[in-house]
Amino acid sequence: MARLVVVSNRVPIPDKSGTAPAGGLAVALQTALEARGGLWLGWSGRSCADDAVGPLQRLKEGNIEYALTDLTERDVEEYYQGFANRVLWPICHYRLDLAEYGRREMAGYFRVNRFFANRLLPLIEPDDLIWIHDYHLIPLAAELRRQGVTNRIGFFLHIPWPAPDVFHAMPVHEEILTSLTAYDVLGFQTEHDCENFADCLFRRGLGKRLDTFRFVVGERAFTARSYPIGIETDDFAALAKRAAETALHKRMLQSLDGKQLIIGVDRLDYSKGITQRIDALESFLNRHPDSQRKVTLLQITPKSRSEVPEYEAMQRAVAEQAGRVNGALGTVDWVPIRYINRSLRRPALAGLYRMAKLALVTPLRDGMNLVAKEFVAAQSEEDPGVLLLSRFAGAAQELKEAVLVNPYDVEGTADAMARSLAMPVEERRERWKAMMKTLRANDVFTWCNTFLDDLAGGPAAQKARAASVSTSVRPAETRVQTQRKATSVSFARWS
Ligand SMILES: O=P(O)(O)OC[C@H]1O[C@H](O[C@H]2O[C@H](CO)[C@@H](O)[C@H](O)[C@H]2O)[C@H](O)[C@@H](O)[C@@H]1O
Ligand SMILES: O=c1ccn([C@@H]2O[C@H](COP(=O)(O)OP(=O)(O)O)[C@@H](O)[C@H]2O)c(=O)[nH]1
Repeated sequence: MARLVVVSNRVPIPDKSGTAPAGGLAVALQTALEARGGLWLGWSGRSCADDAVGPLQRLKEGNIEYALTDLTERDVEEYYQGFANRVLWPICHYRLDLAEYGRREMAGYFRVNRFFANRLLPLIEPDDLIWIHDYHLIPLAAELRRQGVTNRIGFFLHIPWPAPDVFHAMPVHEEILTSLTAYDVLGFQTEHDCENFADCLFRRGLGKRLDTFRFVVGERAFTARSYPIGIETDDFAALAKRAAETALHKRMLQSLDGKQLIIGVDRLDYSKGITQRIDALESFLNRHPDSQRKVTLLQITPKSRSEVPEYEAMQRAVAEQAGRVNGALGTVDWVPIRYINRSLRRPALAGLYRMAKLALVTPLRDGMNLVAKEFVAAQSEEDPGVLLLSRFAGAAQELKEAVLVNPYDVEGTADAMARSLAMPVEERRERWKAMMKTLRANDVFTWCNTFLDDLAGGPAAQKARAASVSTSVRPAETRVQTQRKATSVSFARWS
């Protein structure tokens, strides 16, 4: 088996400090890499002066060998806080109003990608499969190709790919698009993202489609398709079951004193729709006064990207909003919202999901949203809670049996909360069973195996698979599910 080399900006550094990994990319990749083994190169999370970047920090933990690099303060400012998180992130999440494009940040982004290529180059062996992750590192393969790397290189985008009218508003969109053609396989979270990407190419007159998944641009041919990311479904379910016995779980139950728990778990990010969610909760409580004192929202919201001005502003806005609602509706012995900015470890989170009657997962846009999947996996079979899910989360493409809402419709979301809390147990069980089936069929191992199989397979294998799928004339949704079933049976789970 070829060695796997993964590159991502964020790496959950094995420092044993006990803090939770930051975000879904780190959680999912760690699970997948622990099973398969390989090398993982990324940012150490530290920044230093221009002349103080030392050698790579090398660590080995179980199956994973880590190679971590520091970045300079200027790098972090221009590449991570600047172009990645003030241009690509808002644009891919349809927030053109928040995009702050600047040439300095754009140049920093391409410079740091060149730097990552230089750090990776001496570590690459001829048969390695190279898998690069997310919007921070789009130009990395083009840099590696420029330096003569001929290995198979794949890219997975964890965030949405927007429609052409939005994407083309970014001044360097053509460079970003053509950088992607240096990869052999491009993965997106949903079929919709992949189609948006294809539309962006064609609208710019770049290349053509050879068949369902094969594209050609100039001299480069590549595969592009959706690979929805999953969780370790059964392990997470077992974790949640065990958590019911812990002291934290018992304390939490006691503090609820019979009230129903509603849960929200999100990085403090404007894409997550937290302010709209709190508005919806307030509207629900005002229109259903009998529910006041009977429910509590636990909103777990670790701070994120605090140096980026839009995130800093958001931290103030959400704290004020939660305080205002608690002030207006709370009583001496009840507050509607318990708002915390700490990050919780996964076992604690799993137990809280299981205790909750309702989860509010209401992003305005989200690549996937693993919290939605984890909440479902954590439920008890006899008395499962309800998932209220934004139709603009990638997860909504798979979890059709959730209560789907438009998070911009505050009153509609409030009505859906009332419906969900009153839902009969038979209906909750039916919805839950259907969602669990989906989560088991497409877990994090299927995601990873399917992508790597395409990456390792070479053009002929991919073409054969694409041809066998494209012969069936079906609506897009059914076509993707059928094809996934057909391929997943032949993939051995790593262990
Ligand atoms: O690394 P940070 O800047 O601290 O941000 C955390 C991660 O946020 C994003 O996560 C995405 O990946 C998830 C897993 O595929 C997906 O479920 C979610 O919808 C995405 O938002 C970001 O894409 C990662 O690069 C960050 O590490
Ligand atoms: O206090 C927390 C909050 C979140 N998470 C994890 O962070 C991930 C968030 O991933 P998601 O895809 O929902 O969103 P992202 O933050 O990546 O945009 C999930 O696996 C959560 O379990 C965690 O471990 N502790």
